[in-house]
Amino acid sequence: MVVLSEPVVHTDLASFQSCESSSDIFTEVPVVDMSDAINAKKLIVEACRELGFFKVINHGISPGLVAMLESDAVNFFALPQQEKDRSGPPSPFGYGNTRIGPNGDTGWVEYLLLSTRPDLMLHIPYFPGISETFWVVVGEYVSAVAKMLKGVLEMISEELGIGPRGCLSGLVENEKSDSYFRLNHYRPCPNLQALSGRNLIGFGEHTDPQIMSVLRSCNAPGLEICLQNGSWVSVPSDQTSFYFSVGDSLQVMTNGRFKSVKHRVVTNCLKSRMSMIYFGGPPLNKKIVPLCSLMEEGEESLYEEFTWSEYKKSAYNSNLGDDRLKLFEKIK
Ligand SMILES: C=C1C[C@]23C[C@@]1(O)CC[C@H]2[C@@]12CC[C@H](O)[C@@](C)(C(=O)O1)[C@H]2[C@@H]3C(=O)O
Ligand SMILES: O=C(O)CCC(=O)C(=O)O
Ligand SMILES: [Fe+2]
Repeated sequence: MVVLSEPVVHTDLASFQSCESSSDIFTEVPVVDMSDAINAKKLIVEACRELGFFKVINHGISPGLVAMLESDAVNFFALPQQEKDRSGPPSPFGYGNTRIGPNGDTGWVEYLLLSTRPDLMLHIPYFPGISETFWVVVGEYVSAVAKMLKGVLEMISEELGIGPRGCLSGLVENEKSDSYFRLNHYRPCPNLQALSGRNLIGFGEHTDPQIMSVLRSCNAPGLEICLQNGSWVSVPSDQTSFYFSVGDSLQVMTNGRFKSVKHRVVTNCLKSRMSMIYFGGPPLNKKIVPLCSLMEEGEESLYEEFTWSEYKKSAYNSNLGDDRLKLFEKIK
């Protein structure tokens, strides 16, 4: 279990968004058992169409590797604030505290955002208090999770009968793949809960711009997803599994058959929470267009053509909760 003993920071809590702590626990997250490949394929595609979200078990990723990474992250986040600040502010990579992105979004979260591109991975100017093996552990974790994501994308292609082989999975295996890795730490906030009975928003509602994201969190709740009927539900925590979510790029590549899932994190007032997320993104110059082999005769793309680099640029000009795909929808 993660124990972070840093005292609650005395910030002006009124400047953070809060919400009632009453979301229903969602007991129907689709569970994909990777040891049952035939059913897994079907379940993944069904989940991507209906929810844009599912949980993977029997994934084969070493719990020891996850524990090592978590322990390094715990040590980093437990450093004095001044020390951590020397690894930030993020631009976009590095250490960030309560500010998310470049356009004024805030959340009750501190984080480390890293690129997984070999040429960018170590480009954080100053990184104190982290074990010498941190980059090795991050590298191993990211390769393991990227491999798992590649497997899931191959299963999607097979189930949808789309080709050529690697048309989806190849995008995240290429060393030019513009994937990110993020460690988030949500501090507890007991004084707010006691005063108002409300919870702070740790990470405001948004969709992820990439192809798919793979999330693992410690055993503390907080992640919520938005169902297609617009209601928010709380995802039960499970530190041994991985949660996959469809990103905007996969929504476009499937011409809207899969929906990117809106999600947010509501802080748990008494317990700290840590999450590690791999955002599988394509190479910068990749055109994000519907896969030809998926399109029916006469079907037209719902979106204007754009490259991943163009979409990312536009995303970084947006606020967290904006509907980023809207700008690229074809006017009907
Ligand atoms: C407010 C922002 C943070 C973000 C870039 C953006 O301008 C809009 C998208 C945000 C997001 C959400 C998913 C990932 O956490 C993230 C790394 C990404 O690729 O898009 C973040 C961006 C960020 O924190 O830099
Ligand atoms: O920390 C989490 O559980 C989710 C955070 C998230 O959605 C993100 O970093 O994009
Ligand atoms: Fe996200």
